[in-house]
Amino acid sequence: MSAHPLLAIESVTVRFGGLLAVDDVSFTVAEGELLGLIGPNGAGKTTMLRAITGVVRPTSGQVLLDGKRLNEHAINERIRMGLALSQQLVRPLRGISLQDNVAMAAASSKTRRPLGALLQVSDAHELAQARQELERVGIAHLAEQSPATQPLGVLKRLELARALALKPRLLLLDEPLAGLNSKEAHGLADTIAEINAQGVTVVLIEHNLGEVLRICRRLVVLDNGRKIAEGEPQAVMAQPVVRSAYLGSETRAEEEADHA
Ligand SMILES: Nc1ncnc2c1ncn2[C@@H]1O[C@H](COP(=O)(O)OP(=O)(O)OP(=O)(O)O)[C@@H](O)[C@H]1O
Repeated sequence: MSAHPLLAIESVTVRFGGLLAVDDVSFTVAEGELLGLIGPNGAGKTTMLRAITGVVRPTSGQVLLDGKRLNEHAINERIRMGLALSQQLVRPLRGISLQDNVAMAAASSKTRRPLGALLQVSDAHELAQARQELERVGIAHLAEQSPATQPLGVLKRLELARALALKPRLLLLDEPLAGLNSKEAHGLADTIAEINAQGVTVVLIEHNLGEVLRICRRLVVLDNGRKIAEGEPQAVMAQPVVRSAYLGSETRAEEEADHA
């Protein structure tokens, strides 16, 4: 095992004009972990994830993957180094099958040219890998179907299979359970835990705290851009600073509703 944590966030700050979206945040993720990154709305979670993938550039601080500084690397280079991001919005290509969507993701990790990836879809190796990833996320029986006819629960699993097709060392999940009913959310959370148990390190942003507490071994909590707590889930949720961050956001939401 490497001497470095798989991911190290060191004093990362992200400013958007006058707004401090992420304020001097540091934490590490060890190889094999399933870490929950939580916090109320606007806490800076998605911005933190985007700073890791390279979609936004930190104003200061650094992001290290296995000890290598990522700041100067473009997004596609970071993917080749082992990062994959699965986003809240699911946007598969609707004109091709689920399996081809995953095969295209597998092909895209090997080329800088998205059109080249399209042409490579028929590669037998990538199609076989796509089938395996669909099996891993429990939708192999739908491999030949079009995404256009599938419910959100299936599309979320497809999105996960596409991220896995990049063979990531670190999988970043941004609200994978959003929009699912409780049974679907429970099932997808189980799948995420299984993928982690198979050796993929996961950082999970999620508002469904019940599922987060069920599957994560460690939490990092952000509020107003700052890290306010970190550690074992039950102990973290018992901290007054965490409770008041969540209660404060509920109170704000109620006030907004009252004024609406
Ligand atoms: N591209 C951007 N330009 C300007 N401000 C931004 C941008 N992206 C995010 N912000 C602001 O940064 C702050 C943190 O937003 P972010 O989306 O990271 O929070 P979050 O914790 O992911 O919230 P949520 O749980 O609601 O998705 C918010 O005040 C948001 O409005």
